[in-house]
Amino acid sequence: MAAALTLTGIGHAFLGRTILDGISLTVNPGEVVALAGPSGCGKSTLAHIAAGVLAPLRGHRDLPGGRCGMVFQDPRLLPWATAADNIALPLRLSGVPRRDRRSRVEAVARQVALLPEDLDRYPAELSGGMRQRTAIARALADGPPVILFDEPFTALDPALKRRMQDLVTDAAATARFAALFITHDLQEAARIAHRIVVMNPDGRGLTGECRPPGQPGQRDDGAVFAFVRAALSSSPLFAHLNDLDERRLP
Ligand SMILES: Nc1ncnc2c1ncn2[C@@H]1O[C@H](COP(=O)(O)OP(=O)(O)OP(=O)(O)O)[C@@H](O)[C@H]1O
Repeated sequence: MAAALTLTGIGHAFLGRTILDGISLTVNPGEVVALAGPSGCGKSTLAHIAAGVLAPLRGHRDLPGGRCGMVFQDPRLLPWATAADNIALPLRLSGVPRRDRRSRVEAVARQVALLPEDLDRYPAELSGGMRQRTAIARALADGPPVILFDEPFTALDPALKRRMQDLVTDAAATARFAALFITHDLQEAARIAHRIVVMNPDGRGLTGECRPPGQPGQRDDGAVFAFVRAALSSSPLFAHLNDLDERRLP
C-alpha cells in the first residue's frame, strides 16, 4: 500500500538555529498517526512542512494525492463569510461550480453535526465548538486524502475535547483520509490514533513509536487511562513528553 504522506530526512532551521533534523515519517491511507513530543520540539514546524506551506531546508515531502487539509488550534475562519461559505472555500478555490458546492457543504456539515441553521451564521455568532466543527468541515470539504491537525483541541474544555476527538475518529473512519494529528496530550493520542510517533525533545530525529491496543473509537476510558499510566510511568518512549525547554519556545 502506497503511503498517503511520506516525509524523508526532513531538516529545518530558523535564523540559523536547527529546529528539525533527520525526521522520517509515513502515514498510510485511512491511518490516524498522532505526533507527540514536548513543547517546542518542532511539531508545528513539521506540520507546516507536511502541509507544503513551509519548504524544508533538507529532506523530501511526498504527497501522492496532491492535496491536504489543515485544522489548527485557532479555527482561522473568514469573519466576513458565513459558516457555509467558509466550508465551501476549498471547493471554490478548486473551481467547483456554485450549484454543486451547496450539496457538498451540507454533506460535510452533517458529518460534523452542524445544523442547517448554523450554516448561515457568521463565525462571531458561533460557539468555540461550532467554530472548530466548521474548520473541520472546511478541511473535509474537497475530500483531501490527507488532513493535518495541529493541536486543534488544546484550547477546548475536556467534554468538548472528547466530543471533537470522537468526531475526528468517526470522520476518519468514514472518509478514509490519512491524518497526522499533532498533540502533546498523550490521552488524546491514545484515544484517537492507530499509531503514536514521538519526536525527540530537540527535534533531532524520532524517539520511536507505538500502537495503543485496540482501534480508535473502540477504546474505552479504562483502556485509555491504563495505556497512559503505563506509558508515562515506565515507557522510555514517553520519558520526555512533559519536559519543557522554554528556550525553544517562541
Ligand atoms: N517563524 C519562526 N521563526 C523563528 N523561530 C521559529 C519560527 N517558528 C518556530 N520557531 C521556533 O522553532 C521551535 C519549534 O517551534 P514549533 O512551534 O514547531 O514547536 P512545537 O513542538 O509545535 O511547540 P508547541 O507544542 O509548544 O506548539 C521553537 O523554538 C520556536 O521558537
